[in-house]
Amino acid sequence: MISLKNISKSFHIQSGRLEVLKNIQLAISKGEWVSIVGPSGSGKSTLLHIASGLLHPDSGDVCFNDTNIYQLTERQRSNWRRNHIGFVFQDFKLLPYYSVLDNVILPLYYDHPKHELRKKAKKLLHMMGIDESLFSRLPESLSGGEKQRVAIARALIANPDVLFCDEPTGNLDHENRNHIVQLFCQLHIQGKTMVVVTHDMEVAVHANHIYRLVNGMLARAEVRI
Ligand SMILES: Nc1ncnc2c1ncn2[C@@H]1O[C@H](COP(=O)(O)OP(=O)(O)OP(=O)(O)O)[C@@H](O)[C@H]1O
Repeated sequence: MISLKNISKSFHIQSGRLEVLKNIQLAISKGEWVSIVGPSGSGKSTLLHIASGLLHPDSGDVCFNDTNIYQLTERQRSNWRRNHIGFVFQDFKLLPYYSVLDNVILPLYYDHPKHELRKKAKKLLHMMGIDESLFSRLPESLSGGEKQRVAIARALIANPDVLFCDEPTGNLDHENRNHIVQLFCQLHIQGKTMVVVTHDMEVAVHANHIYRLVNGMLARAEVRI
């Protein structure tokens, strides 16, 4: 479903050039859950951004089925992302002036009947364990864990083909982490393709495949079916 071929990426920094990804190869099949682990700063977020169409690699290709996503125009790629990708950002990226409920419906706001959307968003928020009393609040008044769960609901609103998650349980306590893990397992059983960056091995182990990113290179860490 998604394949990364010969992906390299470096950043200009004050002291020169920081080589973050070196000739990465990764193939993710439909319905697979892939976890990516590795030390802080090893390039996990960079890899996730490249795989999901958010960041151009310096070289290499990212293909989604037959589409080479970096050969699309910006507009086509943004449509592709809207139609196929859900993304949970490490820093949530909730819009500060919109309520919790509006943040969740925003990705589909212009395309769908509002009544239906609200119903779907409420269902997702309930699934995430977000109390109805929070629906009209602004994100700034939520705890880190609540923001994270709202961000997951928003990523799922369009029923994406692939869910990318960058540290989706980083701000959660034990109970909420387990709740999200259960939900991910449920999504996985239903056939959702998922790519999850995490420091938490108790999250990572539920994947079909775990990869470790070290020194710019990706290696299979463990296999589970
Ligand atoms: N836009 C940028 N400009 C310069 N350096 C960057 C940029 N983005 C990331 N980096 C650097 O690239 C390296 C990889 O960053 P990245 O965020 O991908 O790592 P990570 O493995 O996700 O880290 P963490 O686990 O701490 O979130 C880091 O050293 C980071 O400082």
